[in-house]
Amino acid sequence: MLSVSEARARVLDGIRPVGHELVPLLDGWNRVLAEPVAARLDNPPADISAMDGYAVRGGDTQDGAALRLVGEAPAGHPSAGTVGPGECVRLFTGSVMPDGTDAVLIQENAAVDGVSVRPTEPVAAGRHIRRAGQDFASGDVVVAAGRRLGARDIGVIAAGNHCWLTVRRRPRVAILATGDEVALPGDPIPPGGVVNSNTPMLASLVRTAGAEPVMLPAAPDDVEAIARSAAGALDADLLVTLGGASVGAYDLVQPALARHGLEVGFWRIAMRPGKPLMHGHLRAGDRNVPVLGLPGNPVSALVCGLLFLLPALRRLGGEENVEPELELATLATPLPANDQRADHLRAALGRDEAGRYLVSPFTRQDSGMLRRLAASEALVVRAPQAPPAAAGDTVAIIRLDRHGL
Ligand SMILES: Nc1nc2c(c(=O)[nH]1)N[C@H]1C(S)=C(S)[C@@H](COP(=O)(O)OP(=O)(O)OC[C@H]3O[C@@H](n4cnc5c(N)ncnc54)[C@H](O)[C@@H]3O)O[C@H]1N2
Ligand code: MOO
Repeated sequence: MLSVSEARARVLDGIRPVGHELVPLLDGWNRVLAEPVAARLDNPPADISAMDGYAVRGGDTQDGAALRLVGEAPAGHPSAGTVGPGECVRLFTGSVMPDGTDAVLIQENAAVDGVSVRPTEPVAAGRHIRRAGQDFASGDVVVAAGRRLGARDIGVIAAGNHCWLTVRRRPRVAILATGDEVALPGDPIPPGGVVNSNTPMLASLVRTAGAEPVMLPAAPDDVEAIARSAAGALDADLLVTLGGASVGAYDLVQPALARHGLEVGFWRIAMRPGKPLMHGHLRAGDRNVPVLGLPGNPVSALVCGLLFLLPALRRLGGEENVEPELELATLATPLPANDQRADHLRAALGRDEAGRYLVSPFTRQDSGMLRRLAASEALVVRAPQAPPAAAGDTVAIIRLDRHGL
């Protein structure tokens, strides 16, 4: 069976990023930049003062000299003309340095009497000046393409004087739940039925990646019905199916999708939970829609969503770094040796006295247990054939909140 990393590499291989659109800067948060943004000006635009005080010539401030105040240059009102020897100009944080001056005497160090300004200590040339372009120069790339924009990115792009952004459009992700037994929350539940928790859960996961979920009608365990619903995926950027992925007589997703030209890339991988994961492409005419078939067990669906769907969505959305981030933690309780499937144990996460992560895997790891999943803060990732681990050992974890889950 395929390993998790090989399987993910194959999923990502089959993904082409979606196209671009132009959005106002204020709508850019959490979108993925499609083109690098180059500054349209220097920042600061000129040498400016970093403090409130007086623009001086540093060499004039020795030995209790008295300087003559010749003007005022508030921020946004640069002074004209050149400041001569023995002269100074009143300025403020952000004021442009007047010609002829080379330092700022902060007002706390100035004894002022009318137009006489006496430095109480000397100021070295260059002091308290922010140089033109020291932050960035016109033409510098301030944010690279492929970055998901946070508040800081929006700030630097604004400072570079941009009000429109070219971002990836939001990928459209079709979600198709299958199973005679599933009913949406609030709907009548058939005898022996279960509430369809996977569709809302996976739709939310899709949203965390900045993509748009498109809910296809849930289909009973019937090839025709699944195929009819799946037709709605031919316009989407990716299809996620839920359930019907395993080997049971009613696991009909593959035969149903075959009606839309399904080419299976892989089916079943060496992981727990999530062994029956299926990957392929619908190929119909000029359509080529990647498909992830997630298992029906809710924990399996979520873990496969984290390990495969989120990276696929990020790649689809044009992001560069798409792999789930592994961190290190100290194990609070021992773990037995692992078998041949990479394991992902739901766990609580705390800190030890030194501030390092301390992780406590839950004793029961049934992949149908949603409350445990919701209470988990991390997954402990165990490699295939990992030997027994003792309390105090270091293990790899994936923090669920890091991924918006
Ligand atoms: N003989 C074998 N049986 C199973 C194997 C196997 O290798 N041999 N694999 C097991 C593993 S591992 C998993 S995971 C499940 C996956 O099964 P399916 O993807 O076919 O899922 P279903 O059978 O449709 O459902 C499994 C379980 O999840 C519930 N479910 C389904 N859809 C939803 C939904 N939308 N929301 C909430 N819960 C859902 C469903 O009622 C079942 O209880 O197969 C094992 N079996
Ligand atoms: O993915 Mo299954 O949950 O290993 O039981």
